[in-house]
Amino acid sequence: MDARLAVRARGVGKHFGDVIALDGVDLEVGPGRVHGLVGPNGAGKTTLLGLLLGLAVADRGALEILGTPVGRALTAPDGVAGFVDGPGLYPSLTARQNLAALGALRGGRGAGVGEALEQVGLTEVADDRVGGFSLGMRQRLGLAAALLSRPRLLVLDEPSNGLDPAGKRHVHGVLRRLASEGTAVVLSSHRMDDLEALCSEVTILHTGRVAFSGPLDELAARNDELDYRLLTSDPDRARRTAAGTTGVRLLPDDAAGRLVVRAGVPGLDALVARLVGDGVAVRELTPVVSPLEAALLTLTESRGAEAEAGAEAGAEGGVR
Ligand SMILES: Nc1ncnc2c1ncn2[C@@H]1O[C@H](COP(=O)(O)OP(=O)(O)OP(=O)(O)O)[C@@H](O)[C@H]1O
Repeated sequence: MDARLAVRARGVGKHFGDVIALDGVDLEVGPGRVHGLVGPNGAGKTTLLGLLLGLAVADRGALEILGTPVGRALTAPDGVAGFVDGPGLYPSLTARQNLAALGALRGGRGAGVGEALEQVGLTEVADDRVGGFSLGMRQRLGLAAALLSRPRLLVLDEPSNGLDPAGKRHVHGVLRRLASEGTAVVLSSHRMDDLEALCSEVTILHTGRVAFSGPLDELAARNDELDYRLLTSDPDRARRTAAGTTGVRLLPDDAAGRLVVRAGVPGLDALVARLVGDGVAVRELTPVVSPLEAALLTLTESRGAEAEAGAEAGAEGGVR
């Protein structure tokens, strides 16, 4: 057992009837890390987060939370807080009353309620009823509720859902500060920009299995080629130059008529050098999708193709 880890999962499996939600999942999250869970709908992210929160138990495998093995009983492990499927709140109570009630349920005396509200940027609406809150405000209040217990492991299912830019800034700021103080954060999101801004590591789940787990840089380095949008002072000339540069493939223009090329770093370097040498100014060169999104698409599409091939082989086998 590695006591330094906030989460250590080995071969964790969970099924619901015939549906295999998690299949041999390994996961390690150290203290002070922000770890993102990504994957297509139904990949198993919420199920895994639910296991970390003690809302469900695994069918097989071993799970340790904050150095303590999780048993078969449904109990929230000490030092863990968070929510899945949106935070549970009382709509008829105000934000402040909600936090005070939750604090009381956990044996506290309402200490830290004002501070938690302030941290998530809800001080001004602290005395408004939660029934009138937007999705983003509920999410922020859910985070404030989790902060009350000063968790060492914070587990959040799509915490950026419904957040406006100011709300997102607050939430990102809170999560970064918690991580800098040693709290481990595990969160799921379909927003690659959020994950890239926040996470040190990611785990990509696909049909309940881990397709990748590790540092974001390592994932980005796996992309041999990416698609880039290229804005120059002379689009026609840039198009001709791109078509004639080794390691660069010209793709159809994007919806706004901008040039799109597919290239690895060496091809891209050669293209930019040639353009600048020809007196063509490069005004913008940006990946069409982020490295994380590109890796996610590649991994999940190739896994999907493998699964389909396997199913076809199985079907053929059945008629023989
Ligand atoms: N309580 C349940 N009963 C039956 N099936 C369930 C239950 N919870 C999850 N599942 C199934 O388990 C699989 C994984 O679901 P899960 O909610 O963990 O995926 P997810 O990655 O969080 O998806 P999303 O991105 O859509 O939130 C899905 O096939 C889902 O239908």
